[in-house]
Amino acid sequence: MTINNVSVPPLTVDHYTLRIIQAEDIHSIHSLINDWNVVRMLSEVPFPYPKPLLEKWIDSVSNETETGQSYHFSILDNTTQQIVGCIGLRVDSKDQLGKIGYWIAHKYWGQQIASKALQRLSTWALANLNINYIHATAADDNLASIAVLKKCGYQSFGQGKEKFLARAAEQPVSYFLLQREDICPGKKTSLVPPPNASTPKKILLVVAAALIDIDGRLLLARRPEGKSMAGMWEFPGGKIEPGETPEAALARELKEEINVDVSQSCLAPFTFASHEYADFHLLMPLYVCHKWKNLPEPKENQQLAWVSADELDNYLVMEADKPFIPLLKDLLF
Ligand SMILES: Nc1nc2c([nH]c(=O)n2[C@H]2C[C@H](O)[C@@H](COP(=O)(O)OP(=O)(O)OP(=O)(O)O)O2)c(=O)[nH]1
Repeated sequence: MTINNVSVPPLTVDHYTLRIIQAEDIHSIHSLINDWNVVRMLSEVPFPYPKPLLEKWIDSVSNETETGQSYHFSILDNTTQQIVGCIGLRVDSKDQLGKIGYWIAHKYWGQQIASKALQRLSTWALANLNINYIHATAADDNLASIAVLKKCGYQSFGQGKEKFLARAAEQPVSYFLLQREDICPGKKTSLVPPPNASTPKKILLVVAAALIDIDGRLLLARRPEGKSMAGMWEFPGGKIEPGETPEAALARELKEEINVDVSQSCLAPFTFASHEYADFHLLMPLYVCHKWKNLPEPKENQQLAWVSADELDNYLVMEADKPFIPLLKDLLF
């Protein structure tokens, strides 16, 4: 399924699949959610939950899904094909923020389903949607949900009060936030080096290209799910292998990553990045290239975008690449 140019495959995790809610899910969802144990933890749901109201909600989120405003999934057990809960994310494009919520049917509690679904959707959303943070709210007496959020890397950042319809009262709540670099423990490309780092860092040699088309736009690639800093935009390229020249490495990477053939003589040195990440020091020449063969196509599941000079600021690029932006704007204008 493709929504707003974003492909939304069913997302699998362990023995479960997250797939976009469909109208026919209503009967299963209603029988599972219309339960005081579940509803009392959801701020916007009344109890009892009339089926027509749920039907209206499913209709409205289907419309929102078509426009990329929100993504609501049924969580299915792969063996039984039964729905066990729901998880959804609403996109606030202005603030590049996602708001996430979930519930699991009472009879499936204690099976880590919420953590698995939350981890899966959070990772997918940060890598594929136009958001940089995900926000979640949990009632303070919802200890299970708070534990799930913390387990998935969400950091608590404040407290407040919200009205819970089913309880007909305001409840104290805690707010949580997930940032991109919180999501991949052990694979961080942290933006900030650790304080007092005393041991010298390994120098990582990477080479990248600014491919510029005849309309004066340049090609950016989005780091796909599974890579460190997934969702950040970068210039196509990659690590230089031992014994390789930067030009040969770049020609190889462009072929492997986007199926583009470049002749090394068409690669003009432009500038370089020398940037300290938390666990390595990046040294990366950037070449400009106006001539190549083949239409760039994503070979590694990454999104590609042709970007004009005045659109460049809308793309969150890797920290090391930030100094390139004003130089490239000058080049493109
Ligand atoms: N290709 C490319 N890499 C960049 C850019 N800016 C930047 O910081 N990098 C970093 C990200 C990676 O740590 C490294 C490039 O490694 P790579 O593309 O060959 O390998 P990778 O992402 O699979 O590596 P990893 O970080 O997942 O281990 O350089 C850029 O504009 N283009």
